[in-house]
Amino acid sequence: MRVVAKFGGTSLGNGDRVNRAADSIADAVNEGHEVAVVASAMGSTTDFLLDAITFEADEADEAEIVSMGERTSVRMLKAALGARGIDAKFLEPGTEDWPVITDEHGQVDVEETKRRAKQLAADMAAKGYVPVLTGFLAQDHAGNVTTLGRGGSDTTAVMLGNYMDAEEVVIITDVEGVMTGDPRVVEGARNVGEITVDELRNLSFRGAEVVAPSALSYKTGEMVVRVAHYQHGDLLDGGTKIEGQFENLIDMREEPLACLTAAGRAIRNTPGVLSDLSAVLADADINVDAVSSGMDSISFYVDAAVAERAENVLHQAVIDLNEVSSVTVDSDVAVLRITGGEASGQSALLEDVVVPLADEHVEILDLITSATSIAVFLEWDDREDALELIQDAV
Ligand SMILES: Nc1ncnc2c1ncn2[C@@H]1O[C@H](COP(=O)(O)OP(=O)(O)O)[C@@H](O)[C@H]1O
Ligand SMILES: N[C@@H](CC(=O)OP(=O)(O)O)C(=O)O
Repeated sequence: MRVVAKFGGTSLGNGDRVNRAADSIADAVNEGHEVAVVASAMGSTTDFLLDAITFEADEADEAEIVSMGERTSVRMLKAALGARGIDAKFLEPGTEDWPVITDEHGQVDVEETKRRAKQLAADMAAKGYVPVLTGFLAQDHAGNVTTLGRGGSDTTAVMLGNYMDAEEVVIITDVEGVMTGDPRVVEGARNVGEITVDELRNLSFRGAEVVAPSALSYKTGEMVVRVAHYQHGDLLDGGTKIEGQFENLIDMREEPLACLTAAGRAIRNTPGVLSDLSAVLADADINVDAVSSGMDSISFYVDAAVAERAENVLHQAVIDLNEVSSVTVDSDVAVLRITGGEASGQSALLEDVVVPLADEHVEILDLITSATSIAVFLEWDDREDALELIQDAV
């Protein structure tokens, strides 16, 4: 089996851990597996190096300085593997067969990286050595060092796993896998065993960076991605299995929504109005599809079929609450949701969604963005055109 094994900073935090990592790699190689290793900087070296840049440094100098963390790790691991009789070779930006190529801003050149990764896979299979690659680092077309951004070693590993046709990518870290909560914070966190990419992307975009969110978009359906503890010892077993394939999804709600807006100038200064209005809808067993709020209003999107009932219960609430003056309904609203790896803080994706609609004068009634999705609310009659425009753009 071809495996890409990524060792995070914590799993290479000291000499003992480097030895442990080398033992687990050597065991897998001796069992007959083809292993490519991706290494992060030891412990918190990257933070240390970045903190030490207390002067004006341009992007290129910063990348060169910070690269020393990963460059050290691959030399350590290569030597530790050599001590175990394993033929290992370290690869870093600048080495002839280095695979990860980006533009000068760190955007991956997919075609070139794919080509080089496939070549590397063929070479390691033919010659039987273990490549030990610097995670996080890349090289631009002019040969300068670039980075894939903080936490980028996970991306290196899952991307290379994908392009090298690996059966499995193992992310070795300091937790037993994806847990029910951050074990550094909550007590009694348990390993979830299995999790889908979709579930994990919602977690990782929100801080559970046990796998960096940018890595998940490289997960294919066939390739297993596993997260395991460095103390476990066995590269090929245990931890949490991440299932499924990452997709940019565009979803159009099949039934129309109604938008109920409660307005009142006191909303901005009064705690609990959202809670009170949500509670009356919940008491009436009305599901809320989405909520958006402004300074003086709160809008609830509900299924059009229950709009009248929703309007009545909200109207009663308006009468009961001093802070809200009036409620109004806009019927026949469509919603398109775009969910994907690029959604998080990516102004480019937002632009891809909004600009084509604006160019064609399709009115956007509301836009709700979260870390992992963009919801566009439109007139019901505009939905087909909007879907086509967005599908072409993203
Ligand atoms: N739900 C969760 N499950 C597991 N780990 C979590 C979760 N949420 C946050 N974490 C944190 O993620 C950390 C692992 O990521 P990271 O520090 O980037 O490791 P590495 O240095 O190995 O790349 C764990 O130490 C843990 O504190
Ligand atoms: N060393 C880099 C890249 C990385 O992915 O590190 P880790 O795997 O330790 O999170 C960083 O700290 O951002």
